[in-house]
Amino acid sequence: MADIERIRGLIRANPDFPKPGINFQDIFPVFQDPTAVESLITHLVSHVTSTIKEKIDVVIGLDARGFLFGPIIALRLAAAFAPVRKKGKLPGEIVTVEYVKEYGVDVFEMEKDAVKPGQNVIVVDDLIATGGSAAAAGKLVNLSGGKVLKYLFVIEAVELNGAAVLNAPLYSVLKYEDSGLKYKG
Ligand SMILES: O=P(O)(O)OC[C@H]1O[C@H](OP(=O)(O)OP(=O)(O)O)[C@H](O)[C@@H]1O
Ligand SMILES: Nc1ncnc2[nH]cnc12
Repeated sequence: MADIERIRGLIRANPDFPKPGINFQDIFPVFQDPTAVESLITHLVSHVTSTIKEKIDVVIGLDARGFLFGPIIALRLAAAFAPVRKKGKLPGEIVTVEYVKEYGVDVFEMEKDAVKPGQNVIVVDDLIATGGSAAAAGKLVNLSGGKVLKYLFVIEAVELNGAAVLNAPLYSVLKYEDSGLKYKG
């Protein structure tokens, strides 16, 4: 718990960014503290290994902040890593979905063969607000024939109830109240 408090203390709130009314939670200061990063990754990986009995085949990270966590978690789980990216960044055959997030509309894409039919997947991101981004990633996994077993986040805006739009259980390290994202515990 001390480790989690340390991580919470490093996350920086930025009122009215990127739009008025959004209290933007900046995860990057955590990466100034390698011990905190180690604790965070270990905590997330322990959650996966203690709650999921199936072998995880692929860890998906969401553009862009999910890329900070996804590849490290994938390495620890001896799984593949694949990115879900914003529109127009990935070459070749892709799957595409449009989605709505807390502060706008966007398009997510994934290389079609990044997830093979029948593979077990976890989706990782820094934060879930409305759940629009994570749900869109889940749809891309399903379009490729994979199955999401869990969604992992560092921060969850609990009152936005993003969990309701996901097709698998969610785990978050830090829970914040409402889109003001006040810390809850
Ligand atoms: O639950 P939602 O309402 O969908 O919002 C959460 C998403 O918003 C942020 O990403 P953003 O699209 O700002 O991209 P970035 O990581 O490139 O800054 C965050 O990293 C999540 O991916
Ligand atoms: N309040 C917030 N802080 C950081 N990233 C976000 N993505 C969506 N809402 C966010």
